[in-house]
Order: sequence, then structure tokens, then C-alpha cells
Amino acid sequence: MKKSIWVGTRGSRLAIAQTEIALAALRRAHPGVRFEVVTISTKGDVDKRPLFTMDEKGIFEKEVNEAVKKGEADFAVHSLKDIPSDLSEELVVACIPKRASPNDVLVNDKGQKLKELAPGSVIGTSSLRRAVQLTKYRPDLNVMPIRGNVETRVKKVISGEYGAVVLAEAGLTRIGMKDVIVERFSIRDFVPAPGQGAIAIVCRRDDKALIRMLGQIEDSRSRAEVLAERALIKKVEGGCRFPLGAVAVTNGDKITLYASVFSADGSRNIKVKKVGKASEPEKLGDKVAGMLVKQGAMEMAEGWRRAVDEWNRKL
Ligand SMILES: NCc1[nH]cc(CCC(=O)O)c1CC(=O)O
Repeated sequence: MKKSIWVGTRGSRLAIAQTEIALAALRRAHPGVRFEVVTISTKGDVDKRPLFTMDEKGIFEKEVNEAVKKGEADFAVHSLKDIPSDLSEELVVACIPKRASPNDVLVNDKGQKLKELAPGSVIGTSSLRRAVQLTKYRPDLNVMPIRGNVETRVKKVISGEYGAVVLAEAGLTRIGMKDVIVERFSIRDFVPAPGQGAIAIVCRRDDKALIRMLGQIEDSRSRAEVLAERALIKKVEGGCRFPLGAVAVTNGDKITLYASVFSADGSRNIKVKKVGKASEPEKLGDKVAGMLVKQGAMEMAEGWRRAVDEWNRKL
């Protein structure tokens, strides 16, 4: 009897759905192999504080990747946007399958678009990036923190606790809840989080046979997009305490990177769009980072650090 390959994942509906998507592709490529799923709870599943209040990276990923390091799982399936760019030395993002839509969407059960929401409506998001972009278009709305799984957030809209929420189209689609989407924001007007819509498969760096196997479902265009976005956040302070939107789109041998950052008082918004070679995505990310820095992104990040520290003292 052949031995199984163990797959580590969080137990949320989205995490399981993503794992099943990755496994369906792997089973097509490797019909003889048996994969077994182990679910692992992470700090992000337990601690319900808004992410921007925690000065900590990888809260949705650490315990799962630890299991891979210890050999309790052979590989892990993650939302790429949830894993920090400085992954542990022993691990590698062995595979990025074909990315789903990176777009953010507006969700409510009344069919109201962003323009149509009543003044003062309560909009749920704990993402600074989403909050500042919502405020840009609708300063009259009441943006309030919300946590919990994707389906929990949708329920809070249906129950009337929130007038609407903003979520990733990819997540809603993967868990079969896309019928609550009212409006899909364009990536230029409402810039997504780096890595949004992409899945990352992480394994031990020395597990060469597995890396080869996972490579069968790699999508090189999705990899290039993510490399550009992550090269950018490496140079400009990323993480949940600075609202940085960044999304790359490949088109043939070209790649376009869109980025957007806001000052903490909302008075300034730097937006950059730049085209590069799809074969050199990190070069493009570096270049766009340089453009943002030149226009004051580092000072903006410092402003956010001060603002968030201030809120934390009040919380
Ligand atoms: N941190 C939560 C998280 N991580 C990944 C997704 C959605 C799926 C994706 O972006 O690939 C979500 C929920 C959301 O932002 O709506």
C-alpha cells in the first residue's frame, strides 16, 4: 500500500474549500497519489481582535507551517495574502496555482451598490486598506470593525447588524456564496491586497520530490503577479497596519502593477500604475516601490504607525 501525503490547512470553510481546489488539481495531475487532510487551528482562528491592532505577522499561518516543519504535514495550503513574505528558511512556496479574481466586492442582501447605501450605513471591515478606500468614495458611511470567517460576516449583514461588508470575490466564490455580491470594485478604483485571490502551497525546502509534484499545478502568470506585488511590499512597509493596495495583472509578456497608499488622515492618496516585463516581475515591484517612496509612502507608513498606536492605547 502506498503511503499518503498529508495536507495541512486551517479548518475554516474557506481554507477547506481552497485545499479541495488544490487537491482536485493535484489528483488530476497525479491520479495514483492519496492525499489526506489535517486541519490545524491558528491564532487567527481564536483571537478575534482586528488585525491592525496586532503587531504580529502570520497569525493565520504559523501553526500550520510549524506542522509542515515538524513533518506532521507534508505541505500546507494557504491564502497567499495571509502569509508573510519572510517565510521560515526551511519552507518554500512550492506552488501557486492559477489565481482567482483579486477584486474586492460589496456584499449585502438588498442589492444596494456603494453609491446607493443610505448615509450613515454601517459598513463592516477591519482592513485599513478597505476602510480608507470606502471612506474616499463614501465619507458619510460608518465604517466599523468586523471579524470572523467569511460566512460569519455575510450573516452579520443578513441579520441587519451591518448594512454591507467588503470581502474578496475569490473567497466568497470558493465557498459558494457569490449570490450575495452586489458590486465588484475595479482593481484601479479599489486596489486589492497584495496576493489577494491567490493560493500558496508551502512545503519543506528540502522535499525535492514533493516540490516537483506540486510544480505540476503551478501557474507561472499567477506566480509573476504575486512576485511583483510582494517585491513591492518588501520595500514599502506591508502588513495590516499600513493600508497598501497592490495588484499586478499579466498580459502576454507584459505585466502591469497598480498600487495605492493613503495617509493616516486620509488627505493624501498616492496611486501608481506601471508596466514591465512579465519575465522580471520583481524588478517592476521594486520600481513601483521606489516611486511610492519618492512620493512619501514611508512618511505615510510612519503616520499610520502613530495613529494605530494611539487607537490601541484607547482600546
Ligand atoms: N484574511 C482573511 C482572508 N484571507 C483570504 C481571504 C479571501 C481569499 C483571497 O483573498 O484569496 C480572506 C477573506 C477576505 O478578505 O474576504
